[in-house]
Amino acid sequence: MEAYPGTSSPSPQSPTAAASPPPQPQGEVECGAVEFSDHLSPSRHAGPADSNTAPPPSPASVAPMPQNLEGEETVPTSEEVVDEEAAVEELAKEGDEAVAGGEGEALRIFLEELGDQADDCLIPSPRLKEIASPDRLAALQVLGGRYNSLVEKFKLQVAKCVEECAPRFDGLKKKYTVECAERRRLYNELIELRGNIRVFCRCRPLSADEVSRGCSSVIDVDPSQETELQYVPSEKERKNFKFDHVFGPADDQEAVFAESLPVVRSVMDGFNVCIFAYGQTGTGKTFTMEGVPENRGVNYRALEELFRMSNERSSSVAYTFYVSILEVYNEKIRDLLDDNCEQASKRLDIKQSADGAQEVPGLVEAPIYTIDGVWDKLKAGAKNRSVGSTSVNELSSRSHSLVRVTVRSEHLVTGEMSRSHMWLVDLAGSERLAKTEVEGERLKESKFINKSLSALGDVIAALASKNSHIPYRNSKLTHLLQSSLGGDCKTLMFVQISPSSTDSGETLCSLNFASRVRAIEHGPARKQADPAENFKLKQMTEKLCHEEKENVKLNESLQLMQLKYASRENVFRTLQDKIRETEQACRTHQQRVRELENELANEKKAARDTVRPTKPSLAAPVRQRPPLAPMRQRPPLVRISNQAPPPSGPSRQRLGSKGPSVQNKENIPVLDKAAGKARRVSLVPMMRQIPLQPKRRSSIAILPSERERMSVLPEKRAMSRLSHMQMPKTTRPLANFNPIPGTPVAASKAPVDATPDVRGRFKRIELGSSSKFSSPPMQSMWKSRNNVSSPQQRLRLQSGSGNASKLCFSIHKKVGLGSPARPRNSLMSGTGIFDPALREQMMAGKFGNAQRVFSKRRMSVL
Ligand SMILES: Nc1ncnc2c1ncn2[C@@H]1O[C@H](COP(=O)(O)OP(=O)(O)OP(=O)(O)O)[C@@H](O)[C@H]1O
Repeated sequence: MEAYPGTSSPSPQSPTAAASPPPQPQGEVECGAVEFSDHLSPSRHAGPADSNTAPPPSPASVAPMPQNLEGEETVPTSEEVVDEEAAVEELAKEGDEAVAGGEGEALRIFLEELGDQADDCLIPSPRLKEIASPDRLAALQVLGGRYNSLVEKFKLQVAKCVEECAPRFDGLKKKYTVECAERRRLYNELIELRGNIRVFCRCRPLSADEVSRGCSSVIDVDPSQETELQYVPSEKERKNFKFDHVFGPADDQEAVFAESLPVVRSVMDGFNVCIFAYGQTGTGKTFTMEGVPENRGVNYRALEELFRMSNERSSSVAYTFYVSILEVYNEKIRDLLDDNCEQASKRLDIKQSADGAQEVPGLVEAPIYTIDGVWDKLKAGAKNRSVGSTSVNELSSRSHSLVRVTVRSEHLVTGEMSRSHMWLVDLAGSERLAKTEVEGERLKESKFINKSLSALGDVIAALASKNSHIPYRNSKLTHLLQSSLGGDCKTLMFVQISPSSTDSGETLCSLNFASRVRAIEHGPARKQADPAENFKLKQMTEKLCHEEKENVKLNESLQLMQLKYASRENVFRTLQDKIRETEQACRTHQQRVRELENELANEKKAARDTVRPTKPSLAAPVRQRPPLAPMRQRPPLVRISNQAPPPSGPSRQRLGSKGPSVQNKENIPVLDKAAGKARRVSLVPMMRQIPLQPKRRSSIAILPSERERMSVLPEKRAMSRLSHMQMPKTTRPLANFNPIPGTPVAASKAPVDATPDVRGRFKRIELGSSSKFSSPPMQSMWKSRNNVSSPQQRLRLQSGSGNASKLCFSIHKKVGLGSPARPRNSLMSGTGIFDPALREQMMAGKFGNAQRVFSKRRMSVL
């Protein structure tokens, strides 16, 4: 342990300290006595307890390791630690004594200022310079102690932080690694999407036989250049080839499969995948695809990966796998999982399914549940494969072997279903017939092999040149692979080459072919939906098409209806014009009738005037009797009409000029030339013509139907009644008359409305002082008529107020003049109603008659 000078021998000459020890802040009393040492206990220097800071560690845990001469840290033993603690206590004691015997005021003030500072703060006071030499040492010791404790404290905090953050850091690190891998995978997929056919080149090592024969390698593969190889058949000749990846003789099966993994994984995402090995015989196609039990190839590893992924995704997606193994041998398809595949009845053919995919009906689709089951199936298929011995390969494949893995998936959350295929194809080797020295059956096989490989070359060439027609059907092989060689799948081709100089010609051919394949630009791969899903979608599409057709039909009929409607509108407009014209004619006709009536009234008046002077003897009794008020006060008809006022001018002349035509008509008063007066005629039929007009209109299509009108009729009746019965007091009645003297009504001396109540009696209404027949002023009536817009309103007017006026007039006439059956001459001669007895008798019956007539006429009008 290293002791700083002065700590062990505090200055004895410190009068201030001896006389009055400086007030020590709590917990820091001993600071001045602490040596500036690494072994100093920080607990002794701790200031007031700070709840926010970590508890002070024990001296053993916080003290830094002592160092040896070489600067290396040495671990103290437990005995050494005990000794150190004792030494620290001793030093502290000494320090206390030193402070107690302090030398001066400067040190005391310095310590006070230091004590005021926070625990984690260390700012040396400028007063340090003022402290005298022995006290300065003590001050420095105190500072050193504070500094040491702070260092220890921070070290502890850092250690704690590191401890806390370590797991988080590790997690982030792992995540980062996974994300990097994912990013690489996505990048790979992006590349695939840009060009969905990938070509890997694999060069096998020289076989022992080739080495023994002294063959040299014509392939130069640089391990640092993963995508390039050089074909060097001679010193002068050197050709560079580029592929997506190049595997040299040193690359093992694992490395090959690692690069194939992204394509294999795509089948799990619902893409069709095709991996095939192409090359000369004996170059390692079967080795790459099938491998050997101790060094398995792509087929087994791919299925292994599928199972691994299925387990990994089991929480979200349910996968099922099926395997079919078949071969195309001499342009015939054989099911290698069927033990009776040799039978002629087991011949298989290619059919196109509803969704456009190529299917082989009758092909065994074996479900597989474990990876062991996969290996069993692959072995069974390989056992049934046609192999034979050639001069090039002892176990040469004489057929194209195809393993089809069907992956069905159902997403457990979204319910999305898919079905995709992965074809793993080991092609038969291309070979030169002369070189393989085959004959007989082998020769025939070789011809078929070469023919199908040539067809594959044609398909590849057509795809590369983007021909509209791709000759898939030229061979069974290309026909089977149609959906996996087209644009909506991912294709991986292994071009297998031999490095031997003896095979340089075939190697060059294979390399050129592979380069052409690599030049093919596929469109983006498409996810394969489940056929069941496809069927559903198809049905929905058909339904949609059908509905669209219906829609078109409906649209057409709507257009027709619109056309019909337009033509009906035209007809309606024409009919309305006609109605307007007819109305106008009718109005003119009515006007004419009124003129004639006026003339008739004038004629009658003139006739009466002429008759009276000729019978003076009758004048006296007539004067004694009450005058026939209604007769004398009866206004001209024009006043109770709601028609336009007649044109001024001599009506007699017009009547005279139009006499013949008018006389032919019914209800036109005819002048009795012999008597010199007009005969009384009924006006009722003429009035009945007016309500007929709306009936004509009701034949127009847009007016309500007969049933509707019938349903409305009671309302109209009610309205008609209301127009008479509920008329406000301020409104002038459409028709009223003065009561006949002597009747009960006359006693009230008030005008009486012509409308009877429900019992057929006249209803009494206060109508003001008018005592004459009155109708609304002509001008206002005319205006109201012009304001009437609809035929219904006009109908209401005509059948309501107009008819009522006429009806009232008729009643008034009957009441005033007696029964129409009674001859008019009796009145004029003075022997009729001018006789008081007779008149009284008449008055008794007249009112009843009036009631009857009124009811009758009202019914006829309504
Ligand atoms: N990469 C390699 N590493 C070691 N040996 C290999 C490799 N490739 C092929 N071989 C060996 O070469 C021999 C021929 O391989 P393989 O039968 O797979 O060729 P092939 O192309 O399938 O022939 P064929 O077309 O006639 O069927 C085998 O003995 C195989 O073990």
